[in-house]
Amino acid sequence: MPPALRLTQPKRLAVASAGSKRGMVRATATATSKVPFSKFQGCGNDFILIDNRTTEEPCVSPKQAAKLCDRNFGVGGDGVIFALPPVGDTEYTMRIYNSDGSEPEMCGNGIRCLAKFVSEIDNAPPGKCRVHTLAGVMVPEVRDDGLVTVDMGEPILVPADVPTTLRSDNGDDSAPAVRAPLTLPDGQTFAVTCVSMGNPHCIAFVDDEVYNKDGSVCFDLAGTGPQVEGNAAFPARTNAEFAKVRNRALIDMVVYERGAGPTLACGTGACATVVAGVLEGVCDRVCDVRLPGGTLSIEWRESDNRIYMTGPGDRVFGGELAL
Ligand SMILES: N[C@H](CCC[C@H](N)C(=O)O)C(=O)O
Repeated sequence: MPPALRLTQPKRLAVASAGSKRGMVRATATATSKVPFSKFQGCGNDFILIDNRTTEEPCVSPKQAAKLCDRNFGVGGDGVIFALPPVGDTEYTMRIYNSDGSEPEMCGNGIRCLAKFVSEIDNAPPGKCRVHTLAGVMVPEVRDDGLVTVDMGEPILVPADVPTTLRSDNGDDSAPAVRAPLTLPDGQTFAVTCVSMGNPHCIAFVDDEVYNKDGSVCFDLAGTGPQVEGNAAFPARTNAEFAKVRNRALIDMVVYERGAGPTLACGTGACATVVAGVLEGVCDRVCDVRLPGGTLSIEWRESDNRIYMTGPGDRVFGGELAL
């Protein structure tokens, strides 16, 4: 349930699109600071982006972020993403709050959007930059064709580091949890593979179609997703991916995201799904992942063990938050 914006609150969020008074929650909103933002989306995974590079801490609290993500009382989005000052040998830092206000380590669709956002602000030519994240340094490259390729680093496969209590059946605690049995509260059982891209993912390959012919999702994300996301097998909760292999170079995937619920795409989830598919022997290291919001091209490069993700990151509109 979205947080109710009680009208008695001394400070309320008001959102006015640039140059207009529309969108104010109430004329009496007591705005104390105006924060420019841009709305971006990557394969339909949408975010509120803020250039926060002049101060060390995000200018929006997790609680405010949750309200801003509300699609009726706020801007609407799957998360709020900040560009913050650099750390070490990076150009800037990315931090993100999910739409429930929780802070994940990394966001694949989000870093593509942020790279485009910052390059637009800085009027930078296409090229690579080094971005500090809670999951380590990521390297997005804004390309001439407008797509963004991101070096997402190496997958994390030791179960305790995902983290998950699930284990492979060979008794080796350091071995990846591949096709580990997971029984849900409603009795459904899945064979899941657990992969971290800095954030945790639980991937289940399913036999049934996950999409209808019209592209709408037919997998029961609302019923099954929360039982995985909040499962005791995942101490930090998890993103839950349900995937149908089309062929060794194409996987259909739907996702129930940690801290955001069903989204149209998940970049780290697409990377984790290809890693899981390679570990299960059902796809090649170069594989497209087709999500409800679009398709991402993934490569788990054998030569350096790193994962490369290519996809869009596009601006939708700009505005000003009155916080
Ligand atoms: N909800 C995710 C973070 C956003 C990941 C997703 N939007 C992506 O594109 O990778 C988590 O809590 O781990």
